[in-house]
Amino acid sequence: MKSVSIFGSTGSIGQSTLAVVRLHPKHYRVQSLVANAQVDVLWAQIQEFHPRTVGVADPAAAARLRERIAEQIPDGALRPEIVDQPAQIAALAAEESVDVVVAAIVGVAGLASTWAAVRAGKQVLLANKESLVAAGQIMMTAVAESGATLLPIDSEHNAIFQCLPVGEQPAKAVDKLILTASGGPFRTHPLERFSEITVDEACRHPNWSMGRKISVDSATMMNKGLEVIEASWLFGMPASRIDVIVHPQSVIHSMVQFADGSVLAQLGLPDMRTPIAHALAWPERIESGVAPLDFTSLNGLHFHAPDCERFPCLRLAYAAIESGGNAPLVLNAANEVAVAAFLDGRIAFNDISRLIEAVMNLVQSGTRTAAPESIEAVLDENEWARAMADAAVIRFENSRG
Ligand SMILES: NC(=O)C1=CN([C@@H]2O[C@H](COP(=O)(O)OP(=O)(O)OC[C@H]3O[C@@H](n4cnc5c(N)ncnc54)[C@H](OP(=O)(O)O)[C@@H]3O)[C@@H](O)[C@H]2O)C=CC1
Ligand SMILES: CC(=O)[C@@H](O)[C@H](O)COP(=O)(O)O
Ligand SMILES: [Mn+2]
Repeated sequence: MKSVSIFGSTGSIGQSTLAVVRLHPKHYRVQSLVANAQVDVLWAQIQEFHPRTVGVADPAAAARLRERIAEQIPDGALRPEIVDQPAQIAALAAEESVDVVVAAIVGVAGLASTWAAVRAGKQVLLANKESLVAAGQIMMTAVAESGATLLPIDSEHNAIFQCLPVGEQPAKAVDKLILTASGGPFRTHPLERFSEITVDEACRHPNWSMGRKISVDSATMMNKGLEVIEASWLFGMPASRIDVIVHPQSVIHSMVQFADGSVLAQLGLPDMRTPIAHALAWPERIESGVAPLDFTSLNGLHFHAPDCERFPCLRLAYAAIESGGNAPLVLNAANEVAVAAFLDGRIAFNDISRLIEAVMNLVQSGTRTAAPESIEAVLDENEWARAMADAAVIRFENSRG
């Protein structure tokens, strides 16, 4: 029996993880659940999975959950402990009795708990790509030092992990990693109408059901840019050997091209329960609840090169990794601020890439470009970059009138 703690349990990845756990009650037990504010969802998860501890980042939501527990779970019955201080929440990832930590908080908000899990040498199922983009070198060094096992559940990286030779990372004789991209909802949308794109349209991914931030990232293709950086750290591969190919069906989740001309691919329905089940059970295999592919019903698999004119975020991400230093961190921070501003109706869809580029240019023309050397410095640098992006949002709002 493995004990699993899920950071971001109320989100899309968190709920898919619990759907897999639900299928295997004899193999997995839930130790801790962590979320921000969705008390109703947390309450339902508590009743079903009986975690020992629940971390709630929003103190007002934590108070509501404590009240609900006091009212509904009788005195003397087993009540979960509720913690709401950032340090207490991160510490849940390092508890001795935890075997597996699922890192599925969205954004750099997930860094502290992912870091705690890595430092404690846990088996970490990584969805929270932003942590690796912001703190890749520090994180990978800590993985090597602590003996943590970092298993990617981001679908592309999980696919590559499945295609690479066992126990060989970085793998020998690999020419290229090929990340597939759906192209998002605006792959063929008229470019001159990008400024009118609504939040609902941007959040409607053609193939995957996901949280709002990553859905917008897919729509700008920044998601793929973040994934190139994520792949580079996970697999020790320079960005020059990581290609992106648009594959609108999202059936091939990524590929590895070897020196002898072989290309290995991992295929499956676009459902995150597959990579999550793969990583939960690794190196074994378990059922995920996902149906196998019906090849006869596939209407062709198509591929084309990405268009960086249409999706400048992909170009900006390659430029950030090429620049190195704090550029990937700044890219990520500016993207988090820009996406939140778009979701709040403050900037237009096509302002997202413009705003990120403006912040990147500002940083590149200054003197503060080195990579931070500790997690504390990463968090400071992230706040600094966010403040610059916040100021850019105000400039963009003012220029719109
Ligand atoms: N969804 C997907 O299919 C995929 C997602 N990913 C990555 O996984 C991560 C999660 O994505 P997704 O599940 O879609 O996102 P969601 O928005 O659906 O869920 C985010 C989760 O994080 C929680 N959360 C947000 N802020 C905090 C905080 N400060 N402290 C604690 N918990 C917090 C939310 O809690 P609450 O609900 O209470 O707000 C929620 O549980 C992202 O990094 C994304 O890029 C990677 C591949 C695929
Ligand atoms: C499910 C998953 O891993 C997402 O990152 C997904 O890949 C998004 O799709 P695109 O970014 O390719 O549109
Ligand atoms: Mn992905």
